[in-house]
Amino acid sequence: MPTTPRSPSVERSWRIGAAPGAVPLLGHIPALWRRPLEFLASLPAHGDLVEVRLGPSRAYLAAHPELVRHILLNPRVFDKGGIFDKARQLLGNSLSVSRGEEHRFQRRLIQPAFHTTKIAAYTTAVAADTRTVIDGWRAGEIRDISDTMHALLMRVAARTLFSTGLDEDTIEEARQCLRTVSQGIYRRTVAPLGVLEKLPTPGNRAYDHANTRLRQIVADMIALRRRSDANHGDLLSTLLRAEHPETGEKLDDAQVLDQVVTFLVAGSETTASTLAFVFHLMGTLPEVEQQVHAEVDSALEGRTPVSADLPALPYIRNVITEALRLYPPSWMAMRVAAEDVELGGRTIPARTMILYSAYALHHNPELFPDPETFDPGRWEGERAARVPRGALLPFGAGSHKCIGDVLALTETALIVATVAARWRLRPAPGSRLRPEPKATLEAGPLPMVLERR
Ligand code: HEM
Repeated sequence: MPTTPRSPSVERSWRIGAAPGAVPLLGHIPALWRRPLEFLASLPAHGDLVEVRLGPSRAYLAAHPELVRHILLNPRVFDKGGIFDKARQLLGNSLSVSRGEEHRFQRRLIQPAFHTTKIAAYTTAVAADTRTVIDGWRAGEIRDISDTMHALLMRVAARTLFSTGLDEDTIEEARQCLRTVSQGIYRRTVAPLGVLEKLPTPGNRAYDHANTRLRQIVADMIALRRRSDANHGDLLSTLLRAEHPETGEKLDDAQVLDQVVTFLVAGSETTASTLAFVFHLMGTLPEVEQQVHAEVDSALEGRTPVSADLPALPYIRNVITEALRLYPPSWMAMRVAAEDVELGGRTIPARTMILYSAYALHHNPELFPDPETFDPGRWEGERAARVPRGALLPFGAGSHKCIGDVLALTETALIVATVAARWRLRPAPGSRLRPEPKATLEAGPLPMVLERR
């Protein structure tokens, strides 16, 4: 019989606390609803494990990195819970929503598709695609960088997945569908009731239409590929050929469809938001921008970058890491205790909800001194070595850790380098960053003035 893991370093004494400010009946729901980022960031000051009241239920936020790691490294006991059963109805039985043996099986089959050498091949055209977009920019023009990065990312995602298979109009259509589907999935997974989404409201009809159309676009691409045997060297070709290393099993078309839709949902907005935050931060911090420009100019000397250039762009890597720290797209997540379990010295009853938040970790002054300051130098040498284990968590940890992390970091670095080689972006007068915590942490509208370098 499997034993229940004990939480780390049992000898150490954990600080157990309770979040202040619970209101009658609702507890902390209003705080979490109205000002989620501020509320979450305030909790580590109250303990390593902090009790939060969600209506009549008692939940806990794991605020200490070691407790978060313990949760993520023990997925059998700290289960993904009911939210993920619901997400499964929407995303199919793909990597992000499967569990246990099924998840292990899928991950072993799919992981090689994200090997570094494969990523180098998928991303050969990222800089060229970025050039195509920025060559259409005009000096003095104002563009919403969030929207621009979203559109660019969809183009890049289409290229990574399907190489040259999708035309411009279909890419734009897929982008609109993806946005509706992502928002719909979020609303449906957090909604307590399952009936509202079945009503024939305009919003539900738009979701159903977008979902059907997105899946159709991907299904057409799969059918097209099945008709010829050519290997296009993209993610779709790799998935269609992937074999389990022990059993030799392959994914059938329905499984490939679910995985590809999941990659689009999990990978597009997260990466696009990261880029929007990076460009906004560079635009407001001239000393950071100058260092990025100097690095790009000396490493590339006007060449279009490929992934092999990234080791020569360490400052850009640090800028991206620091943006992911300050504004982690995956800002809060949860698990559910599958049985009575000990955590931080406290016994947590089965079915208790356990929250963890990359945003709360990343804004904790005990883990990151002066946490509100954007400081890419944190990720250099000695200073980087002093960051406590598990304190930086943009891609999660354990068996469900983001499978697309290297791909996302490669794409973002290539896009930042390509844009920064030619353009300087300044926040438009009066614009202000207002991060929007939705399914992912979005940058919101960010109008920026384009200046040619
Ligand atoms: C900056 C960009 C990205 C961020 C911040 C991000 C973040 C995350 C996080 C935090 C998780 C773990 C969720 C959990 O433990 O429940 C995750 C999982 C996942 N991500 Fe990403 N992600 C990004 C880009 C991508 C890309 C580009 C892809 C694919 C092309 C992708 C595909 C996935 C998949 C399939 C999972 C589920 C993995 C599993 O459960 O085994 N992500 N991501």
